[in-house]
Amino acid sequence: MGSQSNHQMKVVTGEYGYVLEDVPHLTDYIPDLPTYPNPLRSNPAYSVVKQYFVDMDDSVPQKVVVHKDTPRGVHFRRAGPRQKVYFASDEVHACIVTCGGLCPGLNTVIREIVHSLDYMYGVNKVLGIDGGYRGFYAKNTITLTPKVVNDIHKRGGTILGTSRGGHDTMKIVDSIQDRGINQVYIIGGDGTQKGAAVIFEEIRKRGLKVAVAGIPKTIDNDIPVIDRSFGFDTAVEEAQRAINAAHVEAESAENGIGVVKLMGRYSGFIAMYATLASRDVDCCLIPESPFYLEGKGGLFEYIEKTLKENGHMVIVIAEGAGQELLAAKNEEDASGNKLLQDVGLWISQKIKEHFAKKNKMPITLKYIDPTYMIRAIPSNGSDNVYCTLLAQSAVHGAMAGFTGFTSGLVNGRQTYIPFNRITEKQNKVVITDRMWARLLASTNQPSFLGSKEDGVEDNEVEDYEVESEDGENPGTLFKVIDGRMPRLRAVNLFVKVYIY
Ligand SMILES: Nc1ncnc2c1ncn2[C@@H]1O[C@H](COP(=O)(O)OP(=O)(O)O)[C@@H](O)[C@H]1O
Ligand SMILES: O=P(O)(O)OC[C@H]1O[C@](O)(COP(=O)(O)O)[C@@H](O)[C@@H]1O
Ligand SMILES: [Mg+2]
Repeated sequence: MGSQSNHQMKVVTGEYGYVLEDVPHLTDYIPDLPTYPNPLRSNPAYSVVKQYFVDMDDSVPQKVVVHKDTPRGVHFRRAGPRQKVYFASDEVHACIVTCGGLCPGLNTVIREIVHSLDYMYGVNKVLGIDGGYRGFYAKNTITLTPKVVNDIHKRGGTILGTSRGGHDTMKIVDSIQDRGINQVYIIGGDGTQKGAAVIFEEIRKRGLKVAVAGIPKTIDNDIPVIDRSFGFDTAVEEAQRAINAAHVEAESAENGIGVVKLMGRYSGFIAMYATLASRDVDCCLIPESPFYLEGKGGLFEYIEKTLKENGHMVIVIAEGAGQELLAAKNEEDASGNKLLQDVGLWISQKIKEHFAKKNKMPITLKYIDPTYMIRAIPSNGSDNVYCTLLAQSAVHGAMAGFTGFTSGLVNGRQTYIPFNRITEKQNKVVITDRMWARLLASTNQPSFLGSKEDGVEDNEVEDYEVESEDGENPGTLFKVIDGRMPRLRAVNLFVKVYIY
């Protein structure tokens, strides 16, 4: 086995192409740390479980679809309790911070970190940082005990408050050092995890015995590597209520159109899954699949056809869809995220104008924007369990001396993932994957891959098989015209094309 470290990446290689993308450990930069037996060994609830402790060599493969000759590929360290811990219970002084936008399940994660630290490891010094990263240096802290957090999972939002911007690495690490904090639990999305990575680097530079653990939060499901993010399931479920309302409204009017906007800044997962779940949706528009309004194969043509055939229709649009068609706002939020135009209002207006023109057909359009209502609810049962596992994994990891990691579910197993794998790119719907093909098949909407201006006719199209960027899910049908790839505009695709 070979081993190599480049600040954030510890790569271990083995036979048959085995690669472990390991996470840092406190002993990487502080040698000779004392260890202690894991207190779980004498915990009555766990002592009955045989092999409860995770073997040091356990790892989880990133890809589970393999071929006969495929190398074993990238693995992540399996999460869970270790026999030895690197903190004595009364030595631990932990803190928890929540950053970025709200997401169902934040309070469950906070609750479960506090409960796991106390009930599993006997740790009772836990601080809540008020209002995101800036709370480290600009606000008072909140004392968190199992009693204080006992019922919070039934509430939406975060009891700690959250914010965007305000990430001042030096001030944050000074505050951690001054307060004697030695375990930092950071709950947040892609921006937050980037912030956690630089906090970790500074802590390592200063040689502090402080474990930094991230818990990935994103309602948009835009974090790569992990199976899905907590709160996503809840969001898809809650979106059904808005879609049902839009459907009822549309069905009850002559040529009724219901438009529902859902969250999804750069990734259209909520819109895609909510559409697939509902079956009442006739068209789903997401940022990854550019669309156009006018002409052959365009949205207006499809709306006209659907209204003629069914008398009503429902359109689901992700907030980041079609932004290239709207006048750019060129404004950013405090974290540097681009502020979006309200595409739901815009598209509703455009549809109304189109059908008012030339007395085409009278329509009744109702626009529903449930985005913040969805984000603010408590998590559902399945997300609650998921949040619990993520929180417990993070605590087990920090107690075992791991640091600079995000806890995440990979192929159904809890793992520790190095920060840079979480922050290097965003998870997006791959429109050449089978899932998007399923959606197109279920709504029957146009793919918007060709346009009238291209002079493309349906009968010029041949079918090819494509493979997505990560090499998974080959087999999606993709259309190529006259040996040319269709115009994909802003889509960033890496496709291999195979001829049948
Ligand atoms: N590249 C970065 N480096 C350091 N901190 C960052 C970075 N990007 C975002 N942050 C900080 O992370 C926090 C949350 O980021 P934001 O993008 O608003 O939400 P999310 O984490 O949900 O994506 C903010 O306090 C922001 O200042
Ligand atoms: O209005 P806000 O609070 O800035 O949040 C809007 C954004 O937050 C989100 O809900 C979540 O984004 P983050 O996870 O990056 O915070 C996006 O879907 C949405 O664009
Ligand atoms: Mg984000």
